[in-house]
Amino acid sequence: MIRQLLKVVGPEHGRPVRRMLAALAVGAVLQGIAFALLVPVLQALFGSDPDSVWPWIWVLLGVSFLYCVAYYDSLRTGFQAGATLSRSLHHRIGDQVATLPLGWFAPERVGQLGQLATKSVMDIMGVPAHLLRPLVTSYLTPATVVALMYVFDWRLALAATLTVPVIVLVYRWSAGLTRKADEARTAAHAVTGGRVVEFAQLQPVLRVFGRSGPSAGTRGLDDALHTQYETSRRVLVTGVPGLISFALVVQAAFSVILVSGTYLALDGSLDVAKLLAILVLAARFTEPIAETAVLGSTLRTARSALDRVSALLEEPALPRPDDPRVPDGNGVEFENVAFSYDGTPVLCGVSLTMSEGTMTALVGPSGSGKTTVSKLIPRFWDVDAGVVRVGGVDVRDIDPEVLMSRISVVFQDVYLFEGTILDNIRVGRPTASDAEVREVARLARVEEIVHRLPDGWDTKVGEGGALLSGGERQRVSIARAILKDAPIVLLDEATASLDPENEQAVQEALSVLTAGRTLLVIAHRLQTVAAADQILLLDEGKIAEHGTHDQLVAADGRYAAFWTERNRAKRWSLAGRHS
Ligand SMILES: Nc1ncnc2c1ncn2[C@@H]1O[C@H](COP(=O)(O)OP(=O)(O)OP(=O)(O)O)[C@@H](O)[C@H]1O
Repeated sequence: MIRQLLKVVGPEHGRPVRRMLAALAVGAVLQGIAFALLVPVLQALFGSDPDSVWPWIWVLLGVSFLYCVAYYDSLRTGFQAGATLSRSLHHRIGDQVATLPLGWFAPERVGQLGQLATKSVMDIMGVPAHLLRPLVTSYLTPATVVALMYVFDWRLALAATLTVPVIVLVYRWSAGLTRKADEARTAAHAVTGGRVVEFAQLQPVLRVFGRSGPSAGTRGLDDALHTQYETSRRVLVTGVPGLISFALVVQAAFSVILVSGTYLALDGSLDVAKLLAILVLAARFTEPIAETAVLGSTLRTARSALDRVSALLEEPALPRPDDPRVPDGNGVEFENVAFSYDGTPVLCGVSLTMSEGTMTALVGPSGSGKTTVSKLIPRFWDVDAGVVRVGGVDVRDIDPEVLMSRISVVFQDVYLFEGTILDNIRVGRPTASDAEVREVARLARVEEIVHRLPDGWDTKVGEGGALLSGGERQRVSIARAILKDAPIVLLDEATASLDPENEQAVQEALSVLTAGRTLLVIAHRLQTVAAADQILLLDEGKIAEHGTHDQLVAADGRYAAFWTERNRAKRWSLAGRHS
């Protein structure tokens, strides 16, 4: 585990942990020596010349003093190691996250990452703070005690040594008993946490559908709580025999030394004062071992936190080209592209060309792969076969920062961070001046939103942009993209119907953003489709039809049917609006 800990914090940050381990080891050995010194002290006290105890008392005091120094040093380095650990772990997680392909960031992954950066890091920080000391002490102090016992009486020392393998075996057996039950309990806790969040999120749906009251929608939660209760009970049931056996075997180890010592004393080959002193020592030998019994579960929690962080740190980063090439222009091209998610094919033999400065509309049924096509351009993922090119260069051969600097993305799931609207727009180009940010805010019609906010430009929009409506968030996202001023724009039009005021504002903002760019739009509005230079109809991961609006309507194929269908739907929704 210590090796894994050092690997996770990184070689450059391993020093404080190693230093703390050294201080702990010295402390544990000194503690063992201090225990062992009780033998000559007690022997002298019970012997014929009690005054001969003084030199031993001074030695004992000296060793105790050194032990205090080592203890203090291990505490200090432990705190330092804890602080360094959390800082370096957060840095390492952050650095790794920054290199992962964007496609990695699925919503459930983001949730796991949150847990990792908080709970798992805390669990790992607990290793130097609470775990290493009892762990190191439980091994080294008894080992020192037994080694020194050989100095006083080799026969009792041998008896103590022989108990060690039995103690280790029973400890392993006892830990093995609870491991599975413990893992099931940890998993059940995680499921219950998820169910509680789901239950809270479900409230609007449950209430809208008339299912209010304490029992509505709680079945999943009830099941999860029941499983949690059952797994906790199983941990107790399976763990108790192990814990009792371990306590018994530790006690038995002491009894073995006691019986052997009594036998030797009766035999006359060991004096009683020495026996008493060695028995006191034997008690100190078993004490740290008995304490390890309660560490099992904490140890497993820390180990699984280390496993989770290691797994994240080992996620393959987005491959970077050794010899990056610079794109020549801003046209986009797919040649025979195939792509699958975890082995499920989504795109197959897709070829398309988007000339620089033209507009391409992607249409097709839900799940046909439109979003996937758009996400392959900024390398959310890399293709399985074929090539995606920007400016005539394979995107995998372009430096990722250069590639991203040429692309603006306006997707539907706009995320705003806790900050002002200006902060959120500035993400598009952090070096922009206030005047530039305000100018794009005006162009994207964000200014109008600001006027109604309580603190105007200084209003914080809340995590995720909670203070703004969907259309308003999209306007902020468009403003970001205008500020970035990238030559290629990837746009997913809103499917949810916006209110007329927002829709007009969004359209005006988009016309500023998209003018003169290479534009790929996943189109949902009929006007957008009709205005495109070319339309691609995607079906089951293939380009089924390709042409201009007039060409495709004249061909009377799937697009023509799609167009007629959408027109009818539009008439329905328009009729609906007026009714
Ligand atoms: N991150 C992902 N992991 C696994 N499968 C995915 C992922 N994203 C999309 N898919 C699957 O790939 C297929 C194509 O999805 P995609 O989002 O590209 O389609 P789409 O045409 O944009 O759909 P829509 O119009 O509904 O947004 C779907 O079957 C979808 O379930």
